[in-house]
Amino acid sequence: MPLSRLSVTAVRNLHPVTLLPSPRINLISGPNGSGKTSLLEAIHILGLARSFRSTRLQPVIQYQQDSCTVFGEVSQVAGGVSKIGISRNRQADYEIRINGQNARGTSELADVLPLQLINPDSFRLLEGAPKQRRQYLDWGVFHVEHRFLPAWQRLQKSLKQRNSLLRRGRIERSLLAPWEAELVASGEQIDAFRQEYLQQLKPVFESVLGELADIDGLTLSYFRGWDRERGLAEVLDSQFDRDLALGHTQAGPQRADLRLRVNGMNAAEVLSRGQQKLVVCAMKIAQGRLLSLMERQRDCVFLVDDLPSELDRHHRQALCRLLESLDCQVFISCVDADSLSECWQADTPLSMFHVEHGHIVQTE
Ligand SMILES: Nc1ncnc2c1ncn2[C@@H]1O[C@H](COP(=O)(O)OP(=O)(O)OP(=O)(O)O)[C@@H](O)[C@H]1O
Repeated sequence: MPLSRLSVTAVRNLHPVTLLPSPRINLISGPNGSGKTSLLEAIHILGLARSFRSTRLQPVIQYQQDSCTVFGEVSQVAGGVSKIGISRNRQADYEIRINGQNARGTSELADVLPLQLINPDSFRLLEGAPKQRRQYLDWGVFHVEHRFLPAWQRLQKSLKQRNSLLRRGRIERSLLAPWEAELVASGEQIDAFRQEYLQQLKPVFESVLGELADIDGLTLSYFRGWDRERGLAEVLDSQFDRDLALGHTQAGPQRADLRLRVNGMNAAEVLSRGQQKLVVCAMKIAQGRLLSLMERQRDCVFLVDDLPSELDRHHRQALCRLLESLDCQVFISCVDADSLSECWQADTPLSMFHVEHGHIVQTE
């Protein structure tokens, strides 16, 4: 599902541009501050309606401009092209159009243009809060299980209602019953989806990691958010007094986590920065590989910001080989194109773009 055409207007320092990227490898080079990350950011906005650099889109809009726009054409597996347009102005008004229609939500965008981002912040996947790892896991579940999104929406609603009743204090237990029933049903469904997905992901992850790095004793395991031996209904019941005292629900799939350990120790505390980067790359590449192996055979687009940093030549080449083997579209930014130019097979379609003061020029 490559992006066959991309137009960007008033995003950060970028001059208005239309690009026809390669369906495979796209190298974006240029000096610091030239606009390489901004280009990746524009593609990210197209797939998710948000930036990966700031929680708000306001800072992305070019100084002195009132709005920014990103437009893209995405070739679909079934044939045909999906046209996506996103614009956002300083009054925080959004417009998301897919094939000329207003999109129902950002999940529709994610479905048309599945994206995987690998950037320096991706380290947080190992060292950061469980929320990041849940988001990682749910990205995969969302793309392979169409019943996940409605279940997740039901979970959010029932949790919100239960928590708001808990915060009132001294409440009738019966008031919670309908929300708890909904929470248990959707929560157990989500847990089953996550477990099933992880079972498929694990061997792919292990094989990708084996191709990328030599890290012995690394294990990936799943904590579902409540006691493995007991049903969620029983756990909610037994923890009710504590939930009431704290004013929120402690157990449930909203507490799920992935645990990465090396010989029993937290991977973030024992691996080097470079090794952590390789593990995170393996996790993301494994998701992309699994997605294309699944029934619907969908490919995601990889955005890799500043690939060479912290990786030696050998690992850089191994990572490029893996990205190349995916048959996906990849956008990679780097300061110096020479650092990556020898990493590709001669017959892999490769386009090179050079960015200078916000001007993007295709050089190959
Ligand atoms: N809203 C904005 N309008 C105009 N320019 C902006 C805006 N926000 C940031 N900039 C500028 O855009 C430039 C491009 O930044 P970007 O992060 O894309 O560069 P880069 O090529 O990825 O750099 P590096 O190699 O240092 O990571 C920076 O000089 C930044 O100051």
